[in-house]
Amino acid sequence: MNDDVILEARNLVKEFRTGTGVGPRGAARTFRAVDDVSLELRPGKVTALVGQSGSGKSTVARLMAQLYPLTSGEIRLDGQPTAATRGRAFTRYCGSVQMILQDPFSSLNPLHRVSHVLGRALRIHGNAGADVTEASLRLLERVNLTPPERYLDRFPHELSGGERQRVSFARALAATPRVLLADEPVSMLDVTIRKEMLDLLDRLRRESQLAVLYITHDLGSAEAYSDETLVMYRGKVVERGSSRALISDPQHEYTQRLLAAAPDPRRRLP
Ligand SMILES: Nc1ncnc2c1ncn2[C@@H]1O[C@H](COP(=O)(O)OP(=O)(O)OP(=O)(O)O)[C@@H](O)[C@H]1O
Repeated sequence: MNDDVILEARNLVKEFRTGTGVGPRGAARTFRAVDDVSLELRPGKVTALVGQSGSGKSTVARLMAQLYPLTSGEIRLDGQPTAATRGRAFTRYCGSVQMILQDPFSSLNPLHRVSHVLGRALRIHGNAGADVTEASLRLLERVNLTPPERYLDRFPHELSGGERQRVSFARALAATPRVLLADEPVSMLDVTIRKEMLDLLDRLRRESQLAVLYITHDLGSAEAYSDETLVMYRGKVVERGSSRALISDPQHEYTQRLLAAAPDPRRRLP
């Protein structure tokens, strides 16, 4: 392993049980959603994970966020094997590794104001300092929600989709993480603001030297915003390489098909 790797996934395997186990049609089976996936995340670098729906991308992110137990394989943080799915160990892990989900509506509790969302995250991770309101305002500024005072008292339904996703980013930053696992962070947003949001993510990455896993269906944005791209097919990584080289000259037949199916894979986002 290279010294600068923050988070490493080694030979991850995840099997889900399917079937009810009841009756002849409900025979219990296992389904291998992730099959021997390895990847490394480094500070200031973005790794894109692409592949068609159901190929296992989100499951990889959830495994790396320790939201699911592994069937086999290993997650290493700073070179140390880690299995922290609950309690204080999990909170500590989340202090380093944060996840951003696709749907900012369902990831924010509709009953809580922005001040509560950010204040709670800051306190949990010991980053509230002497003045939690001041710390929350600074987070809102970092994600371009300005003037920040205007947003503190809002509920999620009083924000646009883009503003909600910015609050999700701010909540993730409240932990001062070193790794961001971004699972299709812009796919639910209006196309007109996707580039703005990806530029924001890019700025945050640069400012904090974040290691980013960027899951997307959009090969154009993988090429524009990531250093390395991994292509998943039926739970396996079938091709990996520098994003530019992989998208301009795909070697694996599946990557070629994926590119051919994209409306215009070389297009930059509007
Ligand atoms: N909790 C679960 N129980 C059973 N099967 C699951 C579970 N979660 C995911 N799967 C299955 O694992 C496979 C991979 O799902 P996953 O969500 O990782 O794919 P994905 O590549 O992220 O897809 P999408 O791009 O549509 O989000 C799918 O066939 C899915 O049905």
